[in-house]
Amino acid sequence: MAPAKVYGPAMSTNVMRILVCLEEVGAEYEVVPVDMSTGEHKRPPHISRNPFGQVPAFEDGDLTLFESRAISKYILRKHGSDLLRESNLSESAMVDVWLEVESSHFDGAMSPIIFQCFIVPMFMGGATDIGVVNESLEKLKKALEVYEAQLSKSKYLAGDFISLADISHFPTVYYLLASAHASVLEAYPRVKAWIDDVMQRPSVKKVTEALKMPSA
Ligand SMILES: N[C@@H](CCC(=O)N[C@@H](CSO)C(=O)NCC(=O)O)C(=O)O
Repeated sequence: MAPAKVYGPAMSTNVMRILVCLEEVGAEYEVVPVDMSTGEHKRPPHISRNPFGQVPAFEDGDLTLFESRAISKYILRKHGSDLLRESNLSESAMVDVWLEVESSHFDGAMSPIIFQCFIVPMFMGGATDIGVVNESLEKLKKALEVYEAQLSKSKYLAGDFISLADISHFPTVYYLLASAHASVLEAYPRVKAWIDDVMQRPSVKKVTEALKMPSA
């Protein structure tokens, strides 16, 4: 079968989320760049792959998908990965809980920080709105309080097993660590240890090695 295709810039957090899952299962894949600076993501053919005109999109044979977390689950299920814990109903439910938490609470706080600290200055020639950054950092701290408490009960977010819920955080954590705001983690020692553990995974290292570290 031809390698799966991931459409979008490799440095996009939502593309990175898919790439790390493909690396986890050892699947062949091809990253097909999409030039967002020219609006390629808003036009055919990409718009037929992702009707919201966003990246990523994903093709595997006749199947075309969008939404990075759904794509991640597809990849892990196709390859029988235990990162979804689907042989245990309670464990898989906890994976779903913390994947939703990552999407709404963690990504929700981190996306404006990444946009203001990296996208605006690096690709839009603009200036970081520090008010937005500070407001988002407060939201992030509220989430980190919950994470710190959860990680006092188990080694990973969904339990004493690593799962997609943990690995799904890596892309935004990568940018937090590369930003001027990484010190926000100092107040959360269990979160820091958890991040160190996740960032050491060979799949994570493989994806980050392919990226140029953005300047903070
Ligand atoms: N929930 C979706 C989010 C996609 C997204 O925001 N993509 C951004 C690029 S950042 O990775 C995007 O396409 N932004 C341009 C736009 O929204 O117009 C997912 O997980 O795939």
